[in-house]
Amino acid sequence: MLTMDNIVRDGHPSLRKVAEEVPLPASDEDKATLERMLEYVKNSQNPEVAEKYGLRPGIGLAAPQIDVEKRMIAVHVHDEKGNLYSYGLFNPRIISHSVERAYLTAGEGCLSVDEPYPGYVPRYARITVKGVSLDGEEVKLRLKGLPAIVFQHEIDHLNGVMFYDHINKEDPFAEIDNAIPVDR
Ligand SMILES: CC(C)(C)[C@H](NC(=O)Nc1cc(F)cc(F)c1)C(=O)N(CC(=O)NO)CC1CCCC1
Ligand SMILES: [Zn+2]
Repeated sequence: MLTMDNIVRDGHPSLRKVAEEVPLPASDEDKATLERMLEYVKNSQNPEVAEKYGLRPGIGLAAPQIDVEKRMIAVHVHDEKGNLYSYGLFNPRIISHSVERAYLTAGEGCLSVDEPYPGYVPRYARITVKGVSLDGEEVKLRLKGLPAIVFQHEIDHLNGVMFYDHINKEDPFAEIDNAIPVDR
């Protein structure tokens, strides 16, 4: 199983590279990697397991964070209505998005970043994501709220983009125009 020891930290070159498309149908190795990523995110949200293995509770993980430069992400997050979004996706891509933006009022962090970078991270408020699931099915997701933010954060990792790249350097908490605040 994956632990925090497998997660590379800020400064590691993998986090600044553009990850490669995964050849489909996925190889057994790529499937095993994506399954381990999804298992990490689930395990990390289980208090007993997280405590036992020192896992930082995560709601998403991208393959470059475990030093695998391939376009794979795992997300396990509930939206504000309590609906669960649990996906391992190969080659996820945003095929459309709202003009309106959104941001987490608490700001963002990252499993690969140990120090805080305070500030609002502007994201699209609504996105449509396409990708291929672990069982080889084409998946099309229409997302808003926290799930939309997580998918954008993870897809950024596939393009070597870190959340703090988006923060206003002059005024980290400057109001973002045409944006809705998303509370934790
Ligand atoms: C880095 C960490 C703080 C652990 C972050 N968790 C998180 O934001 N939890 C959370 C947020 C809420 F809004 C409501 C709630 F119930 C729990 C996280 O897992 N990630 C995943 C990551 O680093 N992926 O690469 C960072 C998040 C920042 C915005 C989306 C993902
Ligand atoms: Zn991250």
